[in-house]
Amino acid sequence: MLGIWTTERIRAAEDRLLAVTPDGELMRRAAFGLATQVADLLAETTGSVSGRRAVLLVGSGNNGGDALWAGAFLRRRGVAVSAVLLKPEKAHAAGLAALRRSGGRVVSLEDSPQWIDRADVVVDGIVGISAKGPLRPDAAKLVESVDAPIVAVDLPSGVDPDTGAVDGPHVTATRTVTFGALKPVHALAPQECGEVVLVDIGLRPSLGEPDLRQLELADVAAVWPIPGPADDKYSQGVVGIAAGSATYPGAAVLASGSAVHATAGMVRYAGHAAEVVRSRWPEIVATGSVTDAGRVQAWVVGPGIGTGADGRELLRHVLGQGVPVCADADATTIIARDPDVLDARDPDTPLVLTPHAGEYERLMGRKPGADRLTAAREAAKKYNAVVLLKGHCTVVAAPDGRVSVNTPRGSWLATAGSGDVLTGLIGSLLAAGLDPWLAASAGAQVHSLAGALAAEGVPTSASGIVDAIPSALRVVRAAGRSS
Ligand SMILES: NC(=O)C1=CN([C@@H]2O[C@H](COP(=O)(O)OP(=O)(O)OC[C@H]3O[C@@H](n4cnc5c(N)ncnc54)[C@H](OP(=O)(O)O)[C@@H]3O)[C@@H](O)[C@H]2O)[C@@H](O)CC1
Ligand SMILES: Nc1ncnc2c1ncn2[C@@H]1O[C@H](COP(=O)(O)OP(=O)(O)O)[C@@H](O)[C@H]1O
Ligand SMILES: [K+]
Repeated sequence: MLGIWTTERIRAAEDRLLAVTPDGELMRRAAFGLATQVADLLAETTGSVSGRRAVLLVGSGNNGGDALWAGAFLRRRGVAVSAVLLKPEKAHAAGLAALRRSGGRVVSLEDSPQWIDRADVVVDGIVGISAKGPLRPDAAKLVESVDAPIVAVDLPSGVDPDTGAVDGPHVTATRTVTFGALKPVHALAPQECGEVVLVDIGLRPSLGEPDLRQLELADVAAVWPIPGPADDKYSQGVVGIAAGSATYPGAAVLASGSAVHATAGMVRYAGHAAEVVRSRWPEIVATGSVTDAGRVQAWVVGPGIGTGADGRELLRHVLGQGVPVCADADATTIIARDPDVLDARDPDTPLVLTPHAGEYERLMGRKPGADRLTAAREAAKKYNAVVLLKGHCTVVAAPDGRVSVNTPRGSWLATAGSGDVLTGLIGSLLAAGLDPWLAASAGAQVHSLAGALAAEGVPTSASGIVDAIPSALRVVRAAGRSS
């Protein structure tokens, strides 16, 4: 599992490390790693390093210092380096001196276009973890004129370090080279960061527990239920699906099919779409009502059940069964309108809520806003539930404070019915007894992987995502074996 730390925690850890490290040492470690990455990118994109041209965009803080020191290291490899100083009087003094000693050139803002136009690579050292807001106009103008690939120092300038939010001019990097530890921006703004490379500067022992986690495929493999010799269809957990209606059976078919593929256990369906579900998925035991569905170890409830009295009664019944519940779609809306429905639930029984932004607004009375981590955390606390906040990056928060982020593999999941597939995956994992935060986090990973495999570069459908779940699980299991 990858750990991610907020900038406040990073700064505190850096202070502890700086106190026991010779002056300038951390920056030189960071800059050396940065220079290596810039050289590698030059070699990849142009075929050589020596004789190529790099332009450094240098702001007034240590981020600019990293860029200047990296420029000095790049000079040793024969790169022609020019630095554009946004605030010459505030440029990092030692870094600037090092660049000058190495034969690097300092160019004025007015002269910068001719250097930027001829650059093979541009290094964004405008602002790092102390950034506030979007790029200022002078920096924005420079960045706008860049055609060459950009290597961002620590993070793409203009993108919020702790939320990944973009609210105006910003850098879009080909590669982001970060130091010591990953920050939230790296998981939450994948489009702007490009490839993220972490350079070790010795910070890890000073950091403590991460604020945020990102599951790797090997982590998913470690928790995904695989039947053993002693298992039978019941022992792996039976998931019940309460979804869909006679008029709208699609949600039922998708959530049920997803559950069929997720684990080897048994799937029950209860609702008005029983006929359609049975004919599409003959392995499912389908009945007309949750009251005669038989025993299950977890319920999926919500997609397509409607938000009227019937839907409410159905949700109340399911919540009162003493088994984990994944409440999605219409169930979320019912809970938002009438939170008393949750009284049917024993507070110790796991509940997973899976709102998209609109459902979140209903649940919380406000939009998730730019800070999606805080948004998910607050909803998890309010509802004493694991909250999976959907979006391009999916955030999963538990009431105990754990948060994970699922960085997307493209945007293929933005297709109708895709949420129903996710719910089926999470329900199966809950039935298998997984911790609900892990179930939601692992479910989101397999969902996005299945989406990418189904798409293979062209738009797909929710049915396509269901069909790709076995391929996604093969990739997951292979990652588990090779880790
Ligand atoms: N500490 C360490 O051990 C290590 C730190 N390291 C490095 O230090 C970086 C953090 O450096 P930092 O704290 O000096 O701040 P940083 O982000 O460079 O600049 C802040 C200044 O920028 C300005 N500014 C603000 N917003 C802006 C905007 N939107 N657009 C334009 N300008 C803006 C504002 O200054 P102003 O112009 O207002 O005077 C503000 O004061 C970190 O990311 C990493 O790269 C590594 O070397 C590893 C060791
Ligand atoms: N632009 C996007 N990039 C990546 N994933 C997305 C994007 N838009 C939506 N998704 C994902 O697709 C799913 C959509 O779910 P939902 O909004 O419930 O749709 P539906 O009700 O049609 O099933 C969620 O898992 C969400 O995170
Ligand atoms: K930067």
